[in-house]
Amino acid sequence: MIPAAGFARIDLENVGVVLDGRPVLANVTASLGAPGLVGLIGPNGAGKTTLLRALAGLVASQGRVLMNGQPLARLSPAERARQVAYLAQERAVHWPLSVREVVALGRLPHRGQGHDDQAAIDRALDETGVRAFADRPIGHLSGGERARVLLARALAVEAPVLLADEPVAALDPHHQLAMMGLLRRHAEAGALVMVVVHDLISAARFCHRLILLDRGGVVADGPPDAVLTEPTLATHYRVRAVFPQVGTQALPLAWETLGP
Ligand SMILES: Nc1ncnc2c1ncn2[C@@H]1O[C@H](COP(=O)(O)OP(=O)(O)OP(=O)(O)O)[C@@H](O)[C@H]1O
Repeated sequence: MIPAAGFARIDLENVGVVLDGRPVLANVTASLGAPGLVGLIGPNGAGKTTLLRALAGLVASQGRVLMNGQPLARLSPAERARQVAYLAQERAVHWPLSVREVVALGRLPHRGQGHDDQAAIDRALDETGVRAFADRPIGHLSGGERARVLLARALAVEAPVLLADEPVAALDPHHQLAMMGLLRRHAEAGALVMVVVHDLISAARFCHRLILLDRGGVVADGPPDAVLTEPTLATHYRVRAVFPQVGTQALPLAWETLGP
């Protein structure tokens, strides 16, 4: 768990991104603070990944991003990497590394800082439940196992801000619940955690706040019950909630975990 050092705060002021001459994000303004599990939702192509990449400094953006009142762009790359951890949507790993070595990459920004890197690596391995295969090559894992290892790498940074692009997309229901619960605990311990989530049931259940993007702009922002309204779902996702019946049995819309 990230040691609490006061809640992180990020302010976005008119953030925009142009890719290939096309504006894919425009006028994104939001103040993000505690309690901080923020779900970034929206249809395919809405700009969710682009927003996270802009916050991580991986794509040029207009406007201003302030972290605890200071422009993020003024931080050195090393300091920014210590302050903002990023889990990319892409899960392919081509390096011939063990699971432990991959997780240890999360500590690179801290090299020479005198921190207990091993303890942070062990914490991340334990929290994501991947310690049992810590010595296996990453390339030998299943997609869901690899996804948890990459989440462990991002957690091992122990940054005050964690940006995670679809961290639970490849996970079975049990691990989805466990990892969303873990991210929420991190947020409640003081981190600002921003997650891209397509599963709106998980988003509603775990996130303190949802920001709905569509066509590069924020179209709704607030607590889950204020954002996930029937008209909003219809307008921006073109869906509505149903309670499917199979024979006489109603299928659940949500799941409960039965143990660790
Ligand atoms: N390098 C690029 N050059 C031009 N356009 C791009 C580039 N990368 C992404 N886009 C476009 O920007 C828009 C936003 O993409 P982005 O990946 O941020 O969407 P997203 O909301 O994360 O979508 P998804 O839910 O499908 O992952 C899309 O229309 C996409 O085609």
